[in-house]
Amino acid sequence: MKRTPHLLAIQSHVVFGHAGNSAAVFPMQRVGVNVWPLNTVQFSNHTQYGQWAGEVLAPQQIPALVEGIAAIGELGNCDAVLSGYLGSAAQGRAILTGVARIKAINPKALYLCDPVMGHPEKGCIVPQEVSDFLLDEAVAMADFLCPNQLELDSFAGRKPQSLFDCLAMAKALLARGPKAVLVKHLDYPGKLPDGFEMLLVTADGSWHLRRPLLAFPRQPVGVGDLTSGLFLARVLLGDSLLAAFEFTAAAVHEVLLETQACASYELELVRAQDRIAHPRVRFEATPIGL
Ligand SMILES: Nc1ncnc2c1ncn2[C@@H]1O[C@H](COP(=O)(O)OP(=O)(O)O)[C@@H](O)[C@H]1O
Ligand SMILES: Cc1ncc(COP(=O)(O)O)c(C=O)c1O
Ligand SMILES: [Mg+2]
Repeated sequence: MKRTPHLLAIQSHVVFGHAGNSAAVFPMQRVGVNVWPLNTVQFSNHTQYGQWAGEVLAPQQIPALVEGIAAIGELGNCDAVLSGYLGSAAQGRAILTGVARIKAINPKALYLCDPVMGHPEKGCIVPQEVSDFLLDEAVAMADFLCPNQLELDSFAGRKPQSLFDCLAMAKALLARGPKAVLVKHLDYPGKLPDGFEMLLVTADGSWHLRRPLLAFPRQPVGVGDLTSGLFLARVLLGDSLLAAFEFTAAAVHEVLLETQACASYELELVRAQDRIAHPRVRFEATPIGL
């Protein structure tokens, strides 16, 4: 029997609604991965409501919890670490130490960094020191990096002029450490208005994927967290990077269709659970080169 993969997921928890681990844990479990959720913050709700209660958890919790898992002899079973929304740069550094600790026991373990940097206009609030940490320190340790366009722009220090420019910006990141870069949301001059586009860039090739852009009165949050979580889960389940990319696009689209049909602001993950596991839609990524 094939072993069920184990994934340590270090990101935000919201009590109400879906962002961070509250967006990614259930879908990753639903596709067949054992998830170890470790929360960086515990907020009442995601920050795009403009107000929230709760707190950033102490960075010492991360090594303490990792050591607790080591003490029961289970740390070597960790196949991958995912990091997302962070409450402080100190938490980020504790995660990198944890990743090094896990890789020392299990050299095959993977680290996916979703560099959540915030988006003040959208209301996604992240401390500046976290963005600096992601730009300067996290990228070198990450096997996979999953920026959105704004985050890709921050890594490149500029905005793209075209799709091929986005490709060049993502490819340049491969030289800084990651084996693959998944750009979860592209935006560039000349982009067709009716599509939602993503890129996967690896040493073996690059692919572009387009799916329909759905209309929402208010953009749902947690889509990026869902995307990076499902991508890593499918890689752990044995998919190629390309297959994981295409699966993720389809499963996320199914969630958005369900969310749109319910006229909901929060992602309808529970209602969409069968569609996540077995997407009915399929999007083919096309090879793209410079
Ligand atoms: N198919 C789609 N149609 C419409 N909006 C989408 C679709 N897929 C994703 N979105 C929205 O696109 C935005 C992507 O946000 P962005 O900031 O680029 O990435 P992230 O989700 O990582 O923060 C989100 O607001 C999400 O709700
Ligand atoms: C607490 C929290 N976690 C995570 C996120 C990231 O969400 P997304 O997947 O939309 O990037 C946000 C965005 O506002 C947030 O407030
Ligand atoms: Mg994001």
